[in-house]
Amino acid sequence: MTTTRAVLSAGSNIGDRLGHLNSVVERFADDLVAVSPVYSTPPWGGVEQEDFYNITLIVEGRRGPYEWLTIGAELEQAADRTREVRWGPRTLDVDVITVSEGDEVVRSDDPRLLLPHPRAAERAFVLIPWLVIEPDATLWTPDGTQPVAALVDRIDPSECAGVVPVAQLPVARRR
Ligand SMILES: Nc1ncnc2c1ncn2[C@@H]1O[C@H](COP(=O)(O)OP(=O)(O)OP(=O)(O)O)[C@@H](O)[C@H]1O
Ligand SMILES: Nc1nc2c(c(=O)[nH]1)N=C(CO)CN2
Repeated sequence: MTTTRAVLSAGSNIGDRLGHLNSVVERFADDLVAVSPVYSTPPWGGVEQEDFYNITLIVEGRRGPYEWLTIGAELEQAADRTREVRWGPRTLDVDVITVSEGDEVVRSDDPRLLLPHPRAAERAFVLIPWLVIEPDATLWTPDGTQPVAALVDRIDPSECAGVVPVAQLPVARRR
């Protein structure tokens, strides 16, 4: 099995938000390269709902791209995630933002796992926490590979202003 590095985004706006995000950090403890602080973030996508708590994390391990997705789905199920409204409230959502194998960025058009995540480039709740843990991060987009910092600069400043650090999860990093 090859080693891949993945950037994941986890969000929660129902129930014990910190607890749900902590379950993600704990599950990936052996693979953790970095985890952002927890940010309070305004809901993206136009559905009226509570603010989210979000983290972005970088993980690395002998896992293929689909394994990162599968573990994320297991964590969502463990958090009793239900899916009523698209982009609506959820106990836990784990998105795979980008996966790389060495210097190669994995591209996938499989609807089960679109890579890089097609909406990551316009989401302050993904990009701002990501920048904190990887200031030089770049993201492949259909318009070319962009510095994440430049993508943040293109997002509505009022959306960015709502992305506020609120906590730091205890990291039992075992690497
Ligand atoms: N990069 C990806 N990360 C996570 N899920 C993905 C990805 N690409 C495709 N999917 C698929 O999307 C399906 C629906 O995901 P979900 O309903 O959580 O969408 P969402 O997270 O609410 O919205 P968005 O996709 O805009 O973040 C999942 O079952 C998964 O198979
Ligand atoms: N702030 C914020 N907004 C969202 C989020 C999220 O994690 N945080 N997840 C969504 C579906 O992936 C849609 N909207």
